[in-house]
Amino acid sequence: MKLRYTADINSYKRMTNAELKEAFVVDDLFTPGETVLTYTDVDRAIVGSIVPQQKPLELPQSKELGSDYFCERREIGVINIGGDGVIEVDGERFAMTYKDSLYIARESRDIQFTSNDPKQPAQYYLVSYPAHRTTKTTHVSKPNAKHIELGSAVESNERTINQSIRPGIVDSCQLVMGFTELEEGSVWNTKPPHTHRRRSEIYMYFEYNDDNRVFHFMGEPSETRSLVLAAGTAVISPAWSIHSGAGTSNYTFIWAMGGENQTFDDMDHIPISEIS
Ligand SMILES: O=C[C@H](O)[C@@H](O)CC(=O)C(=O)O
Ligand SMILES: [Zn+2]
Repeated sequence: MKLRYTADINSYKRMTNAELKEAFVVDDLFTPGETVLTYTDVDRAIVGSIVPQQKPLELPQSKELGSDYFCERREIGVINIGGDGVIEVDGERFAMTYKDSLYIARESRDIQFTSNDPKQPAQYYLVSYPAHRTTKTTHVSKPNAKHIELGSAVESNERTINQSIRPGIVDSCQLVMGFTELEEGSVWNTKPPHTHRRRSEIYMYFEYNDDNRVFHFMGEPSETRSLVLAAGTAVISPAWSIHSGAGTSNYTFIWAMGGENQTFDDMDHIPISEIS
Protein backbone atom coordinates (compact mmCIF):
# COMPACT_ATOMS: atom_id res chain seq x y z
CA MET A 1 0.00 0.00 0.00
CA LYS A 2 1.32 3.43 -0.90
CA LEU A 3 1.40 6.15 1.71
CA ARG A 4 0.31 9.65 0.84
CA TYR A 5 1.14 12.72 2.85
CA THR A 6 -0.85 15.67 1.55
CA ALA A 7 0.10 19.32 2.03
CA ASP A 8 -1.21 21.77 4.62
CA ILE A 9 -3.34 24.88 4.30
CA ASN A 10 -0.29 27.16 3.98
CA SER A 11 2.20 25.20 1.96
CA TYR A 12 -0.13 24.32 -0.94
CA LYS A 13 -0.16 28.03 -1.86
CA ARG A 14 3.51 27.94 -2.90
CA MET A 15 3.55 24.67 -4.77
CA THR A 16 4.13 24.05 -8.45
CA ASN A 17 1.59 22.04 -10.44
CA ALA A 18 3.78 18.95 -10.14
CA GLU A 19 4.04 19.35 -6.36
CA LEU A 20 0.29 19.87 -6.00
CA LYS A 21 -0.30 16.74 -8.03
CA GLU A 22 2.12 14.74 -5.91
CA ALA A 23 0.30 15.91 -2.77
CA PHE A 24 -3.35 15.61 -3.75
CA VAL A 25 -3.82 13.53 -6.93
CA VAL A 26 -4.05 9.73 -7.13
CA ASP A 27 -3.54 8.70 -10.74
CA ASP A 28 -2.42 5.08 -10.60
CA LEU A 29 -5.92 3.60 -10.40
CA PHE A 30 -7.54 0.81 -12.45
CA THR A 31 -4.48 -1.29 -13.28
CA PRO A 32 -5.85 -4.54 -14.82
CA GLY A 33 -5.36 -7.61 -12.65
CA GLU A 34 -4.31 -5.63 -9.58
CA THR A 35 -5.42 -4.20 -6.26
CA VAL A 36 -4.03 -0.66 -5.97
CA LEU A 37 -4.34 1.20 -2.67
CA THR A 38 -3.18 4.54 -1.27
CA TYR A 39 -3.38 5.28 2.46
CA THR A 40 -3.73 9.01 3.08
CA ASP A 41 -3.13 11.24 6.08
CA VAL A 42 -6.51 12.90 5.44
CA ASP A 43 -8.91 11.31 7.94
CA ARG A 44 -6.97 8.03 7.40
CA ALA A 45 -8.85 7.46 4.17
CA ILE A 46 -7.71 4.68 1.87
CA VAL A 47 -8.51 5.13 -1.82
CA GLY A 48 -7.97 2.49 -4.44
CA SER A 49 -9.14 0.23 -7.21
CA ILE A 50 -9.50 -3.47 -7.86
CA VAL A 51 -9.71 -4.79 -11.43
CA PRO A 52 -9.93 -8.59 -11.35
CA GLN A 53 -9.25 -10.51 -14.54
CA GLN A 54 -9.13 -14.34 -14.57
CA LYS A 55 -8.49 -14.77 -10.88
CA PRO A 56 -10.31 -13.18 -7.95
CA LEU A 57 -8.55 -10.38 -6.09
CA GLU A 58 -8.49 -9.65 -2.38
CA LEU A 59 -7.54 -6.80 -0.10
CA PRO A 60 -4.08 -7.14 1.36
CA GLN A 61 -3.35 -7.40 5.03
CA SER A 62 -0.74 -4.72 5.54
CA LYS A 63 1.55 -3.18 8.10
CA GLU A 64 -0.08 0.24 7.66
CA LEU A 65 -3.30 -1.07 9.21
CA GLY A 66 -1.76 -2.88 12.14
CA SER A 67 -4.59 -5.39 12.06
CA ASP A 68 -5.03 -9.05 11.18
CA TYR A 69 -7.27 -8.29 8.22
CA PHE A 70 -8.28 -5.23 6.22
CA CYS A 71 -11.74 -4.62 7.68
CA GLU A 72 -10.90 -5.52 11.28
CA ARG A 73 -11.42 -1.86 12.21
CA ARG A 74 -12.49 -0.41 8.85
CA GLU A 75 -15.46 0.07 6.57
CA ILE A 76 -15.32 0.21 2.76
CA GLY A 77 -17.49 1.73 0.05
CA VAL A 78 -17.14 0.19 -3.41
CA ILE A 79 -18.65 1.37 -6.70
CA ASN A 80 -18.23 -0.64 -9.90
CA ILE A 81 -17.47 1.48 -12.98
CA GLY A 82 -16.58 -1.43 -15.29
CA GLY A 83 -18.12 -4.68 -16.51
CA ASP A 84 -20.30 -6.92 -14.36
CA GLY A 85 -18.77 -8.79 -11.46
CA VAL A 86 -19.37 -10.32 -8.06
CA ILE A 87 -18.06 -9.37 -4.64
CA GLU A 88 -18.19 -12.15 -2.09
CA VAL A 89 -18.13 -11.10 1.57
CA ASP A 90 -17.82 -13.93 4.10
CA GLY A 91 -19.70 -16.31 1.81
CA GLU A 92 -22.42 -13.88 0.74
CA ARG A 93 -22.36 -13.01 -2.98
CA PHE A 94 -23.26 -9.55 -4.24
CA ALA A 95 -23.74 -9.10 -8.00
CA MET A 96 -22.14 -5.82 -9.01
CA THR A 97 -23.34 -4.28 -12.26
CA TYR A 98 -22.44 -0.85 -13.60
CA LYS A 99 -22.63 1.88 -10.93
CA ASP A 100 -23.77 -0.51 -8.19
CA SER A 101 -22.44 0.31 -4.73
CA LEU A 102 -21.47 -2.09 -1.97
CA TYR A 103 -20.95 -1.03 1.62
CA ILE A 104 -18.63 -3.55 3.29
CA ALA A 105 -19.05 -3.45 7.06
CA ARG A 106 -16.34 -3.58 9.69
CA GLU A 107 -15.22 -7.10 10.66
CA SER A 108 -15.87 -8.52 7.19
CA ARG A 109 -13.05 -11.02 6.86
CA ASP A 110 -13.02 -12.88 3.60
CA ILE A 111 -13.65 -10.49 0.71
CA GLN A 112 -13.20 -11.61 -2.91
CA PHE A 113 -13.58 -9.41 -5.95
CA THR A 114 -14.29 -11.07 -9.32
CA SER A 115 -15.18 -10.13 -12.90
CA ASN A 116 -17.75 -12.11 -14.87
CA ASP A 117 -15.82 -11.60 -18.13
CA PRO A 118 -12.05 -11.00 -17.95
CA LYS A 119 -12.25 -9.24 -21.33
CA GLN A 120 -14.62 -6.68 -19.85
CA PRO A 121 -13.44 -6.66 -16.26
CA ALA A 122 -15.25 -5.07 -13.36
CA GLN A 123 -13.52 -1.89 -12.23
CA TYR A 124 -14.09 -1.52 -8.53
CA TYR A 125 -13.30 1.88 -7.07
CA LEU A 126 -13.14 1.96 -3.31
CA VAL A 127 -12.75 4.32 -0.38
CA SER A 128 -12.25 3.08 3.19
CA TYR A 129 -12.27 4.80 6.59
CA PRO A 130 -11.72 3.62 10.16
CA ALA A 131 -15.03 2.38 11.62
CA HIS A 132 -16.01 2.43 15.29
CA ARG A 133 -18.80 -0.15 15.14
CA THR A 134 -19.89 -3.15 13.16
CA THR A 135 -22.98 -2.79 10.98
CA LYS A 136 -24.34 -4.63 7.93
CA THR A 137 -22.77 -5.13 4.53
CA THR A 138 -25.30 -3.62 2.13
CA HIS A 139 -25.71 -3.60 -1.65
CA VAL A 140 -27.24 -0.49 -3.26
CA SER A 141 -28.07 -0.54 -6.97
CA LYS A 142 -28.24 2.76 -8.82
CA PRO A 143 -32.10 2.86 -8.77
CA ASN A 144 -32.05 2.35 -5.00
CA ALA A 145 -29.82 5.36 -4.37
CA LYS A 146 -31.33 8.72 -3.47
CA HIS A 147 -31.40 10.92 -6.57
CA ILE A 148 -31.12 14.67 -6.32
CA GLU A 149 -31.42 16.74 -9.50
CA LEU A 150 -29.91 20.16 -9.41
CA GLY A 151 -28.37 22.91 -11.49
CA SER A 152 -29.50 24.12 -14.91
CA ALA A 153 -28.37 24.04 -18.53
CA VAL A 154 -28.18 27.85 -18.46
CA GLU A 155 -25.56 27.66 -15.70
CA SER A 156 -23.83 24.63 -17.33
CA ASN A 157 -24.28 22.59 -14.15
CA GLU A 158 -27.34 20.37 -14.74
CA ARG A 159 -26.54 17.20 -12.82
CA THR A 160 -27.92 14.35 -10.73
CA ILE A 161 -26.40 13.49 -7.37
CA ASN A 162 -26.86 9.78 -6.63
CA GLN A 163 -26.41 9.17 -2.90
CA SER A 164 -25.95 5.42 -2.43
CA ILE A 165 -24.12 5.13 0.89
CA ARG A 166 -25.79 7.58 3.24
CA PRO A 167 -27.85 7.52 6.44
CA GLY A 168 -31.34 6.19 5.68
CA ILE A 169 -30.00 3.80 3.03
CA VAL A 170 -26.88 2.30 4.60
CA ASP A 171 -25.92 2.22 8.26
CA SER A 172 -22.27 3.25 7.92
CA CYS A 173 -19.88 4.77 10.46
CA GLN A 174 -18.06 7.66 8.76
CA LEU A 175 -18.52 6.98 5.09
CA VAL A 176 -20.96 8.89 2.89
CA MET A 177 -20.53 8.07 -0.80
CA GLY A 178 -22.17 8.29 -4.19
CA PHE A 179 -21.72 9.66 -7.69
CA THR A 180 -22.78 12.71 -9.63
CA GLU A 181 -23.64 12.56 -13.34
CA LEU A 182 -23.54 15.67 -15.49
CA GLU A 183 -25.95 16.14 -18.39
CA GLU A 184 -24.58 16.64 -21.87
CA GLY A 185 -23.61 20.29 -22.24
CA SER A 186 -23.14 20.75 -18.49
CA VAL A 187 -19.59 20.88 -17.18
CA TRP A 188 -19.57 22.37 -13.67
CA ASN A 189 -19.83 20.25 -10.55
CA THR A 190 -20.36 21.52 -7.02
CA LYS A 191 -21.41 24.96 -8.17
CA PRO A 192 -21.33 27.05 -6.05
CA PRO A 193 -18.36 25.40 -4.32
CA HIS A 194 -18.34 24.60 -0.64
CA THR A 195 -16.19 23.45 2.20
CA HIS A 196 -17.20 21.22 5.08
CA ARG A 197 -14.78 21.63 7.96
CA ARG A 198 -16.18 18.51 9.59
CA ARG A 199 -15.44 16.18 6.68
CA SER A 200 -12.80 15.62 4.06
CA GLU A 201 -13.71 14.31 0.62
CA ILE A 202 -12.23 12.41 -2.31
CA TYR A 203 -13.47 12.81 -5.88
CA MET A 204 -12.73 10.40 -8.73
CA TYR A 205 -13.60 11.64 -12.21
CA PHE A 206 -14.60 9.30 -15.08
CA GLU A 207 -16.85 8.88 -18.13
CA TYR A 208 -14.98 11.18 -20.52
CA ASN A 209 -12.48 10.43 -23.28
CA ASP A 210 -8.80 11.24 -23.41
CA ASP A 211 -9.33 14.34 -25.54
CA ASN A 212 -10.97 15.90 -22.50
CA ARG A 213 -9.97 16.89 -18.98
CA VAL A 214 -11.63 18.10 -15.81
CA PHE A 215 -10.11 21.24 -14.33
CA HIS A 216 -10.52 20.61 -10.61
CA PHE A 217 -10.28 23.56 -8.25
CA MET A 218 -8.89 23.18 -4.76
CA GLY A 219 -7.61 25.33 -1.91
CA GLU A 220 -9.03 28.03 0.29
CA PRO A 221 -11.76 30.01 -1.48
CA SER A 222 -9.49 33.06 -1.74
CA GLU A 223 -6.44 31.09 -3.01
CA THR A 224 -7.65 28.43 -5.42
CA ARG A 225 -5.36 26.28 -7.51
CA SER A 226 -6.35 23.99 -10.35
CA LEU A 227 -5.46 20.41 -11.15
CA VAL A 228 -6.03 19.13 -14.69
CA LEU A 229 -7.31 15.57 -14.46
CA ALA A 230 -7.75 12.75 -16.97
CA ALA A 231 -10.55 10.21 -16.53
CA GLY A 232 -9.86 7.64 -13.82
CA THR A 233 -8.05 10.10 -11.54
CA ALA A 234 -8.86 10.78 -7.88
CA VAL A 235 -8.18 13.98 -5.95
CA ILE A 236 -8.05 14.37 -2.18
CA SER A 237 -9.71 17.38 -0.52
CA PRO A 238 -8.71 18.15 3.06
CA ALA A 239 -11.49 19.72 5.13
CA TRP A 240 -10.17 23.25 4.45
CA SER A 241 -10.29 22.93 0.67
CA ILE A 242 -13.02 23.64 -1.83
CA HIS A 243 -13.56 20.85 -4.36
CA SER A 244 -15.28 21.82 -7.56
CA GLY A 245 -14.49 21.28 -11.20
CA ALA A 246 -15.26 22.24 -14.77
CA GLY A 247 -14.78 19.76 -17.59
CA THR A 248 -14.10 20.25 -21.26
CA SER A 249 -17.06 17.88 -21.69
CA ASN A 250 -19.62 16.39 -19.35
CA TYR A 251 -18.48 13.59 -17.06
CA THR A 252 -19.34 11.63 -13.91
CA PHE A 253 -17.52 11.55 -10.60
CA ILE A 254 -17.63 9.46 -7.46
CA TRP A 255 -17.43 11.42 -4.22
CA ALA A 256 -16.73 9.92 -0.82
CA MET A 257 -16.57 11.69 2.52
CA GLY A 258 -15.50 10.84 6.05
CA GLY A 259 -14.98 12.75 9.25
CA GLU A 260 -16.89 14.21 12.14
CA ASN A 261 -20.46 13.85 10.91
CA GLN A 262 -22.50 12.29 8.09
CA THR A 263 -24.75 15.25 7.43
CA PHE A 264 -24.55 15.74 3.67
CA ASP A 265 -26.05 19.23 3.84
CA ASP A 266 -23.62 20.40 6.52
CA MET A 267 -21.61 22.45 4.05
CA ASP A 268 -20.63 26.09 3.78
CA HIS A 269 -21.44 27.37 0.31
CA ILE A 270 -19.15 30.00 -1.10
CA PRO A 271 -20.65 32.42 -3.61
CA ILE A 272 -18.76 32.38 -6.93
CA SER A 273 -18.15 36.12 -6.46
CA GLU A 274 -16.00 35.29 -3.40
CA ILE A 275 -13.76 32.78 -5.20
CA SER A 276 -10.39 33.92 -6.43
O1 LIG B 1 -20.19 17.36 -0.20
C1 LIG B 1 -20.77 16.97 -1.26
C2 LIG B 1 -19.96 16.70 -2.44
O2 LIG B 1 -18.96 17.67 -2.61
C3 LIG B 1 -20.66 16.38 -3.76
O3 LIG B 1 -21.70 15.48 -3.54
C4 LIG B 1 -21.20 17.61 -4.49
C5 LIG B 1 -21.67 17.27 -5.86
O4 LIG B 1 -21.66 16.15 -6.29
C6 LIG B 1 -22.16 18.36 -6.72
O5 LIG B 1 -22.69 19.36 -6.19
O6 LIG B 1 -21.99 18.27 -7.95
ZN1 LIG C 1 -18.17 18.39 -0.57
